[in-house]
Amino acid sequence: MTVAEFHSAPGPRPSAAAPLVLHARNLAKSFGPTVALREAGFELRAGEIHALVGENGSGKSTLVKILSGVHHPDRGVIEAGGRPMVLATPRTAQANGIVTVFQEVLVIENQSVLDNLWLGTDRFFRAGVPEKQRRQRAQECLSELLEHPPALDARMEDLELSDRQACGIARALLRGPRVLILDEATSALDFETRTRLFRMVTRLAGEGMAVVLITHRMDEIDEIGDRITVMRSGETVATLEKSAWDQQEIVRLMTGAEHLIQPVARARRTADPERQPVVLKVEDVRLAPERAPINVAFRKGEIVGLAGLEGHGQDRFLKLLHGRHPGGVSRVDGNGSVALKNPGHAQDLGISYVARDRRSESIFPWMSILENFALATIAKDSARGRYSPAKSESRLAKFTGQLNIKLGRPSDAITTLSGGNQQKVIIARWLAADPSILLLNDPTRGIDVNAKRDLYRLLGELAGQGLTVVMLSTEVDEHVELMDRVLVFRENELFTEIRSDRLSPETLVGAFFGAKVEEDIDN
Ligand SMILES: Nc1ncnc2c1ncn2[C@@H]1O[C@H](COP(=O)(O)OP(=O)(O)OP(=O)(O)O)[C@@H](O)[C@H]1O
Repeated sequence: MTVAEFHSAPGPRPSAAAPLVLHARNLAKSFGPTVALREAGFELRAGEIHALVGENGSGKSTLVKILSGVHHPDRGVIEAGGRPMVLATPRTAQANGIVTVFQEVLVIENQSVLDNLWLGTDRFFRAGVPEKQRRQRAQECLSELLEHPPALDARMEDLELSDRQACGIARALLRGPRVLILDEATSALDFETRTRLFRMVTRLAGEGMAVVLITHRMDEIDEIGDRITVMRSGETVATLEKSAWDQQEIVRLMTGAEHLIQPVARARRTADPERQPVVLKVEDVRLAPERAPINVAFRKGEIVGLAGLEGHGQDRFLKLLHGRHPGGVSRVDGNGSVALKNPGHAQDLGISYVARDRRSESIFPWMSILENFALATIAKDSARGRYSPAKSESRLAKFTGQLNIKLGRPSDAITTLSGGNQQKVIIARWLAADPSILLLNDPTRGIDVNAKRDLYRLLGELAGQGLTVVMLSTEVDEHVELMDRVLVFRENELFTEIRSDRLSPETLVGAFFGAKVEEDIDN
């Protein structure tokens, strides 16, 4: 795919006067004392791509879990073709043509790609699908979604996060849904796969499939949304046609206030990072055999982005900075430099790492919110071998305010939080460890538009106080808004560096595809 193809507009959209495939009215749902949905309603036309937006915890996932037969509403009705539908189980929802892909990547790690794609379909397609046809259809679907589809016999655990998520989406598409629900399912996808998915979904919508798209990314909604329904505190507050929305209006509806999008964090910082001392140094590191060695230094108080198409080395590079592979990376301070030996050593030297895949790498679902938060600071909150939860709790309270984390009681299970709020707890965990260098692996996945600004502002403030931030992000706008400079990776090499004064979506995407905007960094 070329840059031009990435920027080309999708094809014509289907008529807005298409029949309703689904109509939900007056839905309410509580979990114990938490009211997740108060009064939610929603209608979906055949062939439309309908975006559902709202702040973290506003009830989007609860609404789609009701439509998917996972939760049962306390009140309200769902109709199809004027008749009430009882969606008792996920299987009933699927039998009604409603197929959902959730935010967390749900795959069976030790099974093949092919088995994962057809998982649970034996009763879905009553007659069963013969092996040859399974392979062919799986291959076709993956080839449309991925430029380099994995082998059908590859094991799921060997795939990158983005490819695993693509397999989850392919599994849904192979069922030929009437209604496809993507619940933040695009957030783990790399740039290229997301573009391919949007083309595929637009094509299928043109053939009559209705799509519900939950995303925190306005660019995605602008790109393919036909209508948008905004949720606030468990209520659906408005549905807008494409011609009637702009971002400020959507944010206003989401927050219920004249809460305009905040200006960039970078402008608020005072320190000039280029005059600060080096704190982390990478020397002659190769991301793959035969690739050019990388030499780069990070300074106190700067925010550096890592970018590139998925799988081009930026993920591996970030992990190297956390001591995953010994050799070549040193922590530098006034006393000299120390080579990192392993992640534990890196942590001891003040380097914290926030992992990308919340589900498998960061969250401990059997633990409470407080326990999940306190993991990195237990030693700090202990005296003479005795741990004081009260200390952790007061620290959590500080971050709850700064990052606007919506939670009930700190002792509640972490799984009672919405996805975005879980992610904020993990970020707070590592900020609380008070690192000198913070490594973030795509941290704003699943975080709503205002909460992102809260995080940017906090990172900007902390950088102003001397924290060095290195952040891998799959969001082009995030780089443009936040970073002092961005390192772009291509084919396991550091391809170029773009400083903030040259950063724009065009220069960055151009660099992904091999266009340089500045001199080579090693010139
Ligand atoms: N199983 C559960 N038990 C208790 N509370 C829950 C449960 N599921 C959701 N909630 C609560 O219901 C509210 C709505 O959550 P929901 O996941 O629907 O929000 P969301 O809009 O999808 O958020 P996000 O954008 O962060 O994914 C939140 O306050 C959440 O904590």
